[in-house]
Amino acid sequence: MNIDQYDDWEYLAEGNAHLVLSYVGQDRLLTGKVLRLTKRNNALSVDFDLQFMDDIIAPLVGGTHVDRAEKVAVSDTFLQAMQHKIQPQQPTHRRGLALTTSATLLSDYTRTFAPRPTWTFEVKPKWGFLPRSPWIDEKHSDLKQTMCRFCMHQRLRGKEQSATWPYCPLDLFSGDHDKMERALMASLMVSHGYLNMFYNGLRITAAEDQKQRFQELFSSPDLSRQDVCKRVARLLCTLLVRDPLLATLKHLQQTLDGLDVEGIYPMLQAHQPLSTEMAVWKEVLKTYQARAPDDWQGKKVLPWDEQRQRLYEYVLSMTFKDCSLMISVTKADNDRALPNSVHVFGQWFKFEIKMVDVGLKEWAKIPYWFDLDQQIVQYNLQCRTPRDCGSSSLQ
Ligand SMILES: O=P(O)(O)O[C@@H]1[C@@H](OP(=O)(O)O)[C@H](OP(=O)(O)O)[C@H](O)[C@H](OP(=O)(O)O)[C@H]1OP(=O)(O)O
Ligand SMILES: Nc1ncnc2c1ncn2[C@@H]1O[C@H](COP(=O)(O)OP(=O)(O)OP(=O)(O)O)[C@@H](O)[C@H]1O
Repeated sequence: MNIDQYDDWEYLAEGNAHLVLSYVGQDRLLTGKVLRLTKRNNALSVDFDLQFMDDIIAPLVGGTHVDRAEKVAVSDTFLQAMQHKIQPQQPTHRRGLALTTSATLLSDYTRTFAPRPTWTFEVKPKWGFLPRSPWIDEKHSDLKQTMCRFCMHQRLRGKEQSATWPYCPLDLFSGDHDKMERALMASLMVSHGYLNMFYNGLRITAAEDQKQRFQELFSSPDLSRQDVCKRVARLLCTLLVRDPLLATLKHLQQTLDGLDVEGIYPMLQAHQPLSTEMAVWKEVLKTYQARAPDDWQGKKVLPWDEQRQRLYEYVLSMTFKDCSLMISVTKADNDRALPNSVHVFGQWFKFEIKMVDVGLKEWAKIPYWFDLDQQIVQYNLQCRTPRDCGSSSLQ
Protein backbone atom coordinates (compact mmCIF):
# COMPACT_ATOMS: atom_id res chain seq x y z
CA MET A 1 0.00 0.00 0.00
CA ASN A 2 1.60 3.25 -1.14
CA ILE A 3 -0.13 6.22 0.44
CA ASP A 4 2.41 8.88 -0.47
CA GLN A 5 1.41 9.34 -4.16
CA TYR A 6 -0.07 12.80 -4.19
CA ASP A 7 -1.65 12.33 -7.64
CA ASP A 8 -3.83 9.59 -6.14
CA TRP A 9 -5.64 11.86 -3.70
CA GLU A 10 -8.23 14.56 -4.28
CA TYR A 11 -9.58 17.19 -1.91
CA LEU A 12 -12.93 16.16 -0.42
CA ALA A 13 -13.72 18.35 2.59
CA GLU A 14 -12.36 19.79 5.83
CA GLY A 15 -13.22 21.24 9.21
CA ASN A 16 -11.24 23.17 11.81
CA ALA A 17 -9.18 20.18 12.90
CA HIS A 18 -8.95 17.81 9.92
CA LEU A 19 -8.61 17.81 6.15
CA VAL A 20 -10.08 14.87 4.26
CA LEU A 21 -8.81 13.53 0.90
CA SER A 22 -10.47 10.84 -1.20
CA TYR A 23 -8.54 8.17 -3.06
CA VAL A 24 -8.69 8.17 -6.86
CA GLY A 25 -5.71 5.86 -7.62
CA GLN A 26 -5.52 2.20 -8.64
CA ASP A 27 -4.32 0.49 -5.43
CA ARG A 28 -7.09 -1.91 -4.42
CA LEU A 29 -6.15 -1.62 -0.75
CA LEU A 30 -6.87 2.10 -0.86
CA THR A 31 -9.89 2.12 -3.14
CA GLY A 32 -12.95 3.39 -1.27
CA LYS A 33 -10.86 5.07 1.44
CA VAL A 34 -10.34 8.61 2.65
CA LEU A 35 -7.18 9.97 4.22
CA ARG A 36 -7.97 12.18 7.20
CA LEU A 37 -5.08 14.53 7.79
CA THR A 38 -4.67 16.26 11.13
CA LYS A 39 -4.19 20.01 11.31
CA ARG A 40 -1.47 21.25 13.61
CA ASN A 41 -3.93 23.20 15.78
CA ASN A 42 -5.43 19.89 16.95
CA ALA A 43 -4.35 19.40 20.57
CA LEU A 44 -5.01 15.65 20.80
CA SER A 45 -2.92 12.92 19.20
CA VAL A 46 -4.21 10.56 16.52
CA ASP A 47 -3.69 7.66 18.98
CA PHE A 48 -5.94 9.36 21.53
CA ASP A 49 -8.57 10.07 18.86
CA LEU A 50 -8.66 6.41 17.79
CA GLN A 51 -8.90 5.13 21.34
CA PHE A 52 -11.56 7.67 22.23
CA MET A 53 -13.59 6.49 19.25
CA ASP A 54 -13.24 2.80 20.18
CA ASP A 55 -13.67 3.05 23.95
CA ILE A 56 -16.06 5.96 24.46
CA ILE A 57 -17.92 6.95 21.28
CA ALA A 58 -18.60 3.49 19.79
CA PRO A 59 -20.17 2.07 23.00
CA LEU A 60 -22.45 5.14 23.20
CA VAL A 61 -23.65 5.35 19.60
CA GLY A 62 -23.36 1.69 18.58
CA GLY A 63 -20.48 0.13 16.68
CA THR A 64 -22.27 0.04 13.32
CA HIS A 65 -22.51 3.83 13.20
CA VAL A 66 -18.79 4.51 13.54
CA ASP A 67 -15.95 2.79 11.74
CA ARG A 68 -12.56 1.75 12.97
CA ALA A 69 -9.90 3.95 11.43
CA GLU A 70 -6.33 2.87 10.77
CA LYS A 71 -3.40 5.07 11.79
CA VAL A 72 -0.98 5.83 8.96
CA ALA A 73 1.99 8.14 8.42
CA VAL A 74 2.56 10.41 5.44
CA SER A 75 5.76 12.24 4.52
CA ASP A 76 6.43 15.97 4.73
CA THR A 77 7.01 15.95 0.96
CA PHE A 78 3.54 14.49 0.43
CA LEU A 79 1.98 17.12 2.69
CA GLN A 80 3.72 19.98 0.91
CA ALA A 81 2.78 18.73 -2.55
CA MET A 82 -0.78 18.03 -1.44
CA GLN A 83 -1.23 21.43 0.16
CA HIS A 84 -0.09 23.13 -3.01
CA LYS A 85 -2.39 20.96 -5.15
CA ILE A 86 -5.58 21.40 -3.14
CA GLN A 87 -5.32 25.05 -2.17
CA PRO A 88 -7.57 26.31 -4.99
CA GLN A 89 -10.36 24.00 -3.78
CA GLN A 90 -10.17 25.01 -0.14
CA PRO A 91 -12.47 27.69 1.26
CA THR A 92 -10.31 30.83 1.63
CA HIS A 93 -10.64 30.95 5.43
CA ARG A 94 -9.24 27.40 5.72
CA ARG A 95 -6.13 27.86 3.55
CA GLY A 96 -2.53 27.64 4.76
CA LEU A 97 -2.98 25.82 8.08
CA ALA A 98 -0.09 23.39 8.71
CA LEU A 99 -0.77 19.65 8.66
CA THR A 100 0.92 16.85 10.62
CA THR A 101 2.34 13.59 9.28
CA SER A 102 0.04 11.47 11.50
CA ALA A 103 -3.16 10.62 9.69
CA THR A 104 -5.91 8.01 9.54
CA LEU A 105 -7.43 5.93 6.78
CA LEU A 106 -11.10 5.14 6.86
CA SER A 107 -13.98 4.20 4.57
CA ASP A 108 -15.13 6.89 2.20
CA TYR A 109 -18.78 7.54 3.08
CA THR A 110 -19.31 9.43 -0.15
CA ARG A 111 -18.71 6.20 -2.13
CA THR A 112 -20.39 3.75 0.23
CA PHE A 113 -22.11 1.67 -2.44
CA ALA A 114 -19.46 1.87 -5.19
CA PRO A 115 -19.45 0.70 -7.94
CA ARG A 116 -23.14 1.50 -7.61
CA PRO A 117 -23.90 5.23 -7.55
CA THR A 118 -23.92 6.75 -4.05
CA TRP A 119 -25.79 9.86 -2.97
CA THR A 120 -24.50 11.07 0.43
CA PHE A 121 -26.17 13.68 2.59
CA GLU A 122 -24.03 15.13 5.37
CA VAL A 123 -26.36 16.46 8.04
CA LYS A 124 -25.05 18.47 10.99
CA PRO A 125 -28.15 18.49 13.19
CA LYS A 126 -26.77 20.64 16.08
CA TRP A 127 -28.62 20.92 19.45
CA GLY A 128 -31.82 18.86 19.59
CA PHE A 129 -33.35 19.75 22.98
CA LEU A 130 -34.44 22.59 25.26
CA PRO A 131 -32.52 22.61 28.58
CA ARG A 132 -34.45 22.11 31.83
CA SER A 133 -31.67 22.54 34.37
CA PRO A 134 -32.51 24.19 37.73
CA TRP A 135 -29.08 25.89 37.53
CA ILE A 136 -30.29 28.16 34.71
CA ASP A 137 -30.74 31.74 35.90
CA GLU A 138 -34.47 32.36 36.26
CA LYS A 139 -34.16 35.44 34.01
CA HIS A 140 -33.09 33.08 31.20
CA SER A 141 -35.18 30.01 31.81
CA ASP A 142 -38.36 31.05 29.95
CA LEU A 143 -36.32 31.98 26.88
CA LYS A 144 -34.20 28.82 27.03
CA GLN A 145 -37.33 26.72 27.29
CA THR A 146 -38.94 28.41 24.30
CA MET A 147 -36.22 28.97 21.73
CA CYS A 148 -33.49 26.44 20.97
CA ARG A 149 -29.76 27.20 21.18
CA PHE A 150 -29.30 26.90 17.40
CA CYS A 151 -32.08 29.33 16.47
CA MET A 152 -30.91 31.81 19.12
CA HIS A 153 -27.30 31.53 17.91
CA GLN A 154 -28.32 32.08 14.28
CA ARG A 155 -30.10 35.24 15.36
CA LEU A 156 -27.03 36.51 17.22
CA ARG A 157 -24.94 35.79 14.12
CA GLY A 158 -27.33 37.89 12.05
CA LYS A 159 -28.27 34.83 10.03
CA GLU A 160 -31.98 35.42 9.96
CA GLN A 161 -33.65 32.30 8.73
CA SER A 162 -35.97 32.27 5.74
CA ALA A 163 -39.56 32.69 6.89
CA THR A 164 -40.69 30.03 4.42
CA TRP A 165 -37.93 27.51 5.16
CA PRO A 166 -36.57 27.99 8.69
CA TYR A 167 -34.30 25.16 9.85
CA CYS A 168 -34.80 24.23 13.51
CA PRO A 169 -32.99 21.22 15.01
CA LEU A 170 -35.94 20.54 17.33
CA ASP A 171 -38.04 19.80 14.23
CA LEU A 172 -35.42 17.40 12.89
CA PHE A 173 -35.09 15.57 16.22
CA SER A 174 -38.85 15.58 16.91
CA GLY A 175 -39.69 12.14 15.52
CA ASP A 176 -42.76 13.79 13.96
CA HIS A 177 -42.65 13.16 10.20
CA ASP A 178 -44.18 16.51 9.19
CA LYS A 179 -41.74 18.51 11.32
CA MET A 180 -38.77 16.42 10.24
CA GLU A 181 -39.64 16.89 6.60
CA ARG A 182 -40.06 20.61 7.20
CA ALA A 183 -36.56 20.79 8.72
CA LEU A 184 -35.05 18.78 5.88
CA MET A 185 -36.85 20.86 3.24
CA ALA A 186 -35.45 23.99 4.90
CA SER A 187 -31.91 22.62 4.56
CA LEU A 188 -32.44 21.45 0.99
CA MET A 189 -34.10 24.61 -0.32
CA VAL A 190 -31.88 27.22 1.39
CA SER A 191 -28.23 26.24 1.64
CA HIS A 192 -26.91 27.01 5.14
CA GLY A 193 -23.99 24.65 5.63
CA TYR A 194 -25.81 22.19 7.91
CA LEU A 195 -26.64 19.87 5.01
CA ASN A 196 -24.06 19.08 2.34
CA MET A 197 -24.52 16.75 -0.56
CA PHE A 198 -22.09 14.44 -2.37
CA TYR A 199 -22.53 12.24 -5.41
CA ASN A 200 -19.95 9.45 -5.99
CA GLY A 201 -17.26 11.27 -4.04
CA LEU A 202 -17.90 14.78 -5.40
CA ARG A 203 -19.49 17.55 -3.41
CA ILE A 204 -22.47 19.01 -5.28
CA THR A 205 -23.17 22.60 -4.32
CA ALA A 206 -25.05 24.31 -7.16
CA ALA A 207 -28.83 24.13 -6.80
CA GLU A 208 -29.26 23.11 -10.44
CA ASP A 209 -26.72 20.26 -10.14
CA GLN A 210 -28.39 19.05 -6.97
CA LYS A 211 -31.76 19.06 -8.70
CA GLN A 212 -30.39 16.88 -11.52
CA ARG A 213 -28.86 14.39 -9.10
CA PHE A 214 -32.11 14.21 -7.10
CA GLN A 215 -34.07 13.65 -10.33
CA GLU A 216 -31.70 10.74 -11.11
CA LEU A 217 -32.18 9.32 -7.63
CA PHE A 218 -35.94 9.24 -8.13
CA SER A 219 -35.76 8.42 -11.86
CA SER A 220 -38.02 11.45 -12.42
CA PRO A 221 -36.36 13.87 -14.86
CA ASP A 222 -39.38 16.18 -15.06
CA LEU A 223 -39.84 17.05 -11.39
CA SER A 224 -39.37 20.68 -10.29
CA ARG A 225 -36.67 21.55 -7.73
CA GLN A 226 -39.23 21.92 -4.97
CA ASP A 227 -40.96 18.62 -5.79
CA VAL A 228 -37.75 16.67 -6.01
CA CYS A 229 -36.51 18.22 -2.73
CA LYS A 230 -39.79 17.10 -1.13
CA ARG A 231 -39.01 13.55 -2.21
CA VAL A 232 -35.50 13.74 -0.82
CA ALA A 233 -36.88 15.14 2.45
CA ARG A 234 -39.38 12.25 2.65
CA LEU A 235 -36.63 9.71 1.92
CA LEU A 236 -34.25 11.13 4.55
CA CYS A 237 -37.03 11.42 7.11
CA THR A 238 -38.11 7.79 6.51
CA LEU A 239 -34.66 6.40 7.03
CA LEU A 240 -33.87 8.67 10.00
CA VAL A 241 -36.99 7.35 11.70
CA ARG A 242 -36.09 3.75 10.81
CA ASP A 243 -32.52 4.01 12.09
CA PRO A 244 -32.02 4.55 15.87
CA LEU A 245 -29.06 6.93 15.49
CA LEU A 246 -30.86 10.29 15.52
CA ALA A 247 -32.88 9.35 18.62
CA THR A 248 -29.69 8.09 20.30
CA LEU A 249 -27.95 11.36 19.48
CA LYS A 250 -30.70 13.43 21.05
CA HIS A 251 -30.69 11.25 24.16
CA LEU A 252 -26.91 11.61 24.52
CA GLN A 253 -26.94 15.38 24.01
CA GLN A 254 -29.68 15.84 26.58
CA THR A 255 -28.60 13.41 29.29
CA LEU A 256 -24.92 14.35 29.12
CA ASP A 257 -25.91 18.01 29.54
CA GLY A 258 -28.20 17.82 32.57
CA LEU A 259 -26.91 21.03 34.20
CA ASP A 260 -26.59 23.41 31.24
CA VAL A 261 -23.41 25.46 30.91
CA GLU A 262 -24.85 27.85 33.54
CA GLY A 263 -24.56 25.02 36.06
CA ILE A 264 -21.28 23.67 34.72
CA TYR A 265 -19.14 26.77 34.45
CA PRO A 266 -19.15 27.74 38.16
CA MET A 267 -17.91 24.21 39.00
CA LEU A 268 -14.91 24.36 36.68
CA GLN A 269 -12.45 26.26 38.86
CA ALA A 270 -12.49 23.76 41.73
CA HIS A 271 -11.73 20.79 39.45
CA GLN A 272 -8.86 21.99 37.32
CA PRO A 273 -6.74 20.55 35.84
CA LEU A 274 -9.00 17.90 34.32
CA SER A 275 -7.34 14.81 32.94
CA THR A 276 -7.67 13.45 29.40
CA GLU A 277 -6.44 10.00 30.38
CA MET A 278 -8.42 7.20 28.82
CA ALA A 279 -8.73 5.31 32.12
CA VAL A 280 -10.54 8.33 33.59
CA TRP A 281 -12.83 8.58 30.58
CA LYS A 282 -13.72 4.89 30.86
CA GLU A 283 -14.78 5.43 34.49
CA VAL A 284 -16.84 8.45 33.45
CA LEU A 285 -18.58 6.35 30.81
CA LYS A 286 -19.38 3.57 33.31
CA THR A 287 -20.79 6.04 35.84
CA TYR A 288 -22.92 7.75 33.19
CA GLN A 289 -24.30 4.44 31.90
CA ALA A 290 -25.19 3.26 35.42
CA ARG A 291 -26.90 6.50 36.47
CA ALA A 292 -30.64 6.96 36.89
CA PRO A 293 -32.26 9.77 34.84
CA ASP A 294 -31.81 13.23 36.37
CA ASP A 295 -34.40 14.26 38.91
CA TRP A 296 -33.05 17.33 40.68
CA GLN A 297 -36.13 18.00 42.89
CA GLY A 298 -34.75 21.13 44.50
CA LYS A 299 -31.24 19.65 44.80
CA LYS A 300 -28.73 22.28 43.67
CA VAL A 301 -25.58 21.32 45.55
CA LEU A 302 -23.72 18.35 44.14
CA PRO A 303 -21.00 16.31 45.87
CA TRP A 304 -17.46 16.93 44.60
CA ASP A 305 -17.28 13.61 42.68
CA GLU A 306 -20.54 14.23 40.93
CA GLN A 307 -19.51 17.75 39.92
CA ARG A 308 -16.39 16.30 38.33
CA GLN A 309 -18.42 13.61 36.56
CA ARG A 310 -20.77 16.27 35.18
CA LEU A 311 -17.88 18.36 33.88
CA TYR A 312 -16.64 15.37 31.88
CA GLU A 313 -20.13 14.62 30.66
CA TYR A 314 -20.66 18.21 29.56
CA VAL A 315 -17.55 18.20 27.39
CA LEU A 316 -18.75 14.94 25.84
CA SER A 317 -22.20 16.43 25.22
CA MET A 318 -20.52 19.22 23.22
CA THR A 319 -19.07 16.64 20.85
CA PHE A 320 -22.52 15.19 20.23
CA LYS A 321 -23.98 18.67 19.66
CA ASP A 322 -21.44 19.35 16.91
CA CYS A 323 -21.06 16.00 15.10
CA SER A 324 -22.45 15.16 11.65
CA LEU A 325 -24.29 12.23 10.13
CA MET A 326 -23.16 10.91 6.74
CA ILE A 327 -26.29 9.37 5.20
CA SER A 328 -25.49 7.33 2.09
CA VAL A 329 -28.26 6.19 -0.21
CA THR A 330 -28.48 4.11 -3.37
CA LYS A 331 -31.32 2.76 -5.45
CA ALA A 332 -32.22 -0.84 -4.65
CA ASP A 333 -34.46 -2.93 -6.89
CA ASN A 334 -34.38 -6.29 -5.15
CA ASP A 335 -33.21 -5.50 -1.66
CA ARG A 336 -36.52 -5.18 0.11
CA ALA A 337 -35.60 -7.93 2.59
CA LEU A 338 -32.54 -6.08 3.86
CA PRO A 339 -32.86 -4.25 7.19
CA ASN A 340 -31.36 -1.05 5.78
CA SER A 341 -33.87 -0.56 2.98
CA VAL A 342 -36.79 1.83 2.77
CA HIS A 343 -39.65 2.15 0.31
CA VAL A 344 -40.48 5.73 -0.67
CA PHE A 345 -42.55 7.08 -3.60
CA GLY A 346 -42.83 3.55 -5.04
CA GLN A 347 -39.07 2.90 -5.03
CA TRP A 348 -36.71 0.91 -2.80
CA PHE A 349 -33.55 2.54 -1.46
CA LYS A 350 -30.66 1.08 0.49
CA PHE A 351 -29.01 3.30 3.09
CA GLU A 352 -26.22 3.49 5.64
CA ILE A 353 -25.64 6.13 8.32
CA LYS A 354 -22.27 6.91 9.90
CA MET A 355 -21.35 9.52 12.47
CA VAL A 356 -18.34 11.79 11.83
CA ASP A 357 -16.53 14.52 13.73
CA VAL A 358 -16.76 12.89 17.13
CA GLY A 359 -13.40 13.95 18.54
CA LEU A 360 -13.09 15.13 22.13
CA LYS A 361 -13.45 18.90 22.60
CA GLU A 362 -11.00 20.83 24.75
CA TRP A 363 -11.60 21.59 28.44
CA ALA A 364 -10.27 25.07 27.80
CA LYS A 365 -13.43 25.83 25.82
CA ILE A 366 -15.76 25.71 28.86
CA PRO A 367 -15.32 29.43 29.72
CA TYR A 368 -15.77 30.27 26.03
CA TRP A 369 -18.97 28.19 25.86
CA PHE A 370 -20.27 29.98 28.96
CA ASP A 371 -19.50 33.44 27.55
CA LEU A 372 -21.06 32.52 24.22
CA ASP A 373 -24.18 31.22 25.97
CA GLN A 374 -24.51 34.48 27.90
CA GLN A 375 -24.07 36.53 24.73
CA ILE A 376 -26.65 34.42 22.92
CA VAL A 377 -29.15 34.75 25.75
CA GLN A 378 -28.61 38.49 26.30
CA TYR A 379 -29.04 39.19 22.61
CA ASN A 380 -32.21 37.13 22.33
CA LEU A 381 -33.70 38.61 25.48
CA GLN A 382 -33.56 41.98 23.72
CA CYS A 383 -35.37 40.66 20.66
CA ARG A 384 -39.06 41.05 21.08
CA THR A 385 -40.34 37.76 19.67
CA PRO A 386 -38.69 34.49 20.62
CA ARG A 387 -39.26 31.73 18.10
CA ASP A 388 -41.40 28.99 19.61
CA CYS A 389 -39.09 26.10 18.72
CA GLY A 390 -40.59 22.65 18.91
CA SER A 391 -44.14 24.02 19.07
CA SER A 392 -46.73 21.44 18.22
CA SER A 393 -48.29 23.48 15.43
CA LEU A 394 -46.62 23.86 12.05
CA GLN A 395 -46.50 27.49 10.95
O1 LIG B 1 -20.52 26.88 18.90
P1 LIG B 1 -21.24 26.39 17.69
O2 LIG B 1 -22.52 25.70 18.03
O3 LIG B 1 -21.42 27.46 16.69
O4 LIG B 1 -20.36 25.25 17.00
C1 LIG B 1 -19.11 25.44 16.34
C2 LIG B 1 -19.31 25.17 14.88
O5 LIG B 1 -20.12 26.18 14.33
P2 LIG B 1 -21.52 25.91 13.60
O6 LIG B 1 -22.56 26.52 14.46
O7 LIG B 1 -21.71 24.44 13.47
O8 LIG B 1 -21.40 26.62 12.30
C3 LIG B 1 -17.99 25.14 14.13
O9 LIG B 1 -18.27 24.77 12.78
P3 LIG B 1 -17.61 25.58 11.55
O10 LIG B 1 -16.13 25.48 11.76
O11 LIG B 1 -18.14 26.97 11.68
O12 LIG B 1 -18.10 24.84 10.34
C4 LIG B 1 -17.02 24.10 14.71
O13 LIG B 1 -17.57 22.81 14.50
C5 LIG B 1 -16.81 24.38 16.20
O14 LIG B 1 -16.11 23.30 16.77
P4 LIG B 1 -14.52 23.23 16.85
O15 LIG B 1 -14.07 24.56 17.36
O16 LIG B 1 -14.06 22.96 15.44
O17 LIG B 1 -14.25 22.08 17.77
C6 LIG B 1 -18.13 24.47 16.94
O18 LIG B 1 -17.85 24.92 18.26
P5 LIG B 1 -18.30 24.17 19.58
O19 LIG B 1 -19.23 25.10 20.28
O20 LIG B 1 -18.96 22.88 19.23
O21 LIG B 1 -17.04 23.96 20.33
N1 LIG C 1 -15.11 8.92 6.32
C1 LIG C 1 -15.45 9.97 5.59
N2 LIG C 1 -15.91 9.82 4.33
C2 LIG C 1 -16.24 10.90 3.59
N3 LIG C 1 -16.17 12.16 4.02
C3 LIG C 1 -15.73 12.38 5.26
C4 LIG C 1 -15.36 11.30 6.12
N4 LIG C 1 -14.96 11.84 7.30
C5 LIG C 1 -15.09 13.17 7.19
N5 LIG C 1 -15.55 13.51 5.97
C6 LIG C 1 -15.80 14.88 5.45
O1 LIG C 1 -14.76 15.71 5.91
C7 LIG C 1 -15.29 16.81 6.68
C8 LIG C 1 -14.30 17.18 7.77
O2 LIG C 1 -14.07 16.07 8.60
P1 LIG C 1 -14.16 16.18 10.18
O3 LIG C 1 -15.55 16.55 10.56
O4 LIG C 1 -13.61 14.96 10.73
O5 LIG C 1 -13.22 17.44 10.42
P2 LIG C 1 -13.03 18.33 11.71
O6 LIG C 1 -11.99 19.31 11.35
O7 LIG C 1 -12.73 17.42 12.86
O8 LIG C 1 -14.44 19.07 11.88
P3 LIG C 1 -14.80 20.30 12.90
O9 LIG C 1 -14.33 21.56 12.33
O10 LIG C 1 -16.31 20.27 12.93
O11 LIG C 1 -14.16 19.95 14.22
C9 LIG C 1 -16.64 16.29 7.18
O12 LIG C 1 -17.48 17.37 7.46
C10 LIG C 1 -17.10 15.46 5.99
O13 LIG C 1 -17.63 16.30 4.96
